[in-house]
Amino acid sequence: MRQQPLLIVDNLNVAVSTPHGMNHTVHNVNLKLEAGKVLGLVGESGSGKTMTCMSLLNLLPEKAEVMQGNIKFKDIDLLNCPTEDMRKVRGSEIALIMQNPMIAFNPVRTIERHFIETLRTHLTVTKRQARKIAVDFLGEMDLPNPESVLKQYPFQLSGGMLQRVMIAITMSLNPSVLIADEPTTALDATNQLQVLKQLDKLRKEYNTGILLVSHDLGVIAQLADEVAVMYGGYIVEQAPVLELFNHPKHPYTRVLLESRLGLTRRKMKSEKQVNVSRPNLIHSENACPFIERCGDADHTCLSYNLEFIEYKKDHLVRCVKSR
Ligand SMILES: Nc1ncnc2c1ncn2[C@@H]1O[C@H](COP(=O)(O)OP(=O)(O)OP(=O)(O)O)[C@@H](O)[C@H]1O
Repeated sequence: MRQQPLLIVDNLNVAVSTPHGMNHTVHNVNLKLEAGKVLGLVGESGSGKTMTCMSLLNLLPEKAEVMQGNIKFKDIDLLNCPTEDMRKVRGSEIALIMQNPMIAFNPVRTIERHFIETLRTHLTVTKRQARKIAVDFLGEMDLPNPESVLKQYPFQLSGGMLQRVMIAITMSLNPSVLIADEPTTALDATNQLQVLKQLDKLRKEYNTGILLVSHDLGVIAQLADEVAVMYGGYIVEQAPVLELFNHPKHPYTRVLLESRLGLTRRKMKSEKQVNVSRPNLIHSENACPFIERCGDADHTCLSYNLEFIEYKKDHLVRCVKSR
């Protein structure tokens, strides 16, 4: 039986102010995340993944703005939540880990200082209690010799170790939701596997709901229960992970899967061919966002109104050809 989602994103639209007007970067995004589940958000650079995540935390860049939509976490309306309440939600209820953990650490402070200060900002604990929690959580993340890790400075640890320290700090606050934005992109294969293993442990042992953002379907495949594929600011396909891998319906999802498998049958125009360096987000209002790069596109894709089609239960696709 399905449980009540922890996080519900309903019709999210985000735009960035540019000298030429508002550039709509996220369109009509709907997401649901349940406790203990992993929702994968996959798409190439510029597809709107980070903008979606930052909207959840009210951390959009200065020029970006939520134009429309609702974001509900438990019973809290996140888009209309007072700044002070949002500060409490951030970190202790909804936590974020990013691609490059080094950015999150102050290079002249030890891991111990980072850990203790973060814990004492959010929880009423003594230094000694905070230290004990730090040692326990570093151990939970399978970091060898937590006592010595605490004494290190960030630059003394490998990227993979630092990412696991970041996860340990984040999880010591016991958030209900973890947003992991490209958590393994900067890591080598061994460290990537370690970090994914730890994230899996979090959802199983702490019942954390994880929004896992990646441009790599391979990473998503290892952890996600459900996948949303983003292109040009739209979710173009959404389905349970096995269903998506076995029956991809959107041409972009197929390209992603085939490139992962090293197959090159499917036609997709390169960025150079369509003369854009990123997906063209400014397109005819009713056209499919993938039209310029899709090998299967024809005139029907121009007048498509971008509604989701329910291919089957829980499998939604935004492609007129999938009807
Ligand atoms: N600070 C910003 N100011 C203006 N436009 C931005 C800003 N950040 C992102 N954008 C634009 O918003 C769109 C979505 O970007 P976003 O960062 O969400 O994509 P992404 O899928 O997370 O890509 P990446 O993996 O490269 O971060 C892009 O077209 C990008 O150019």
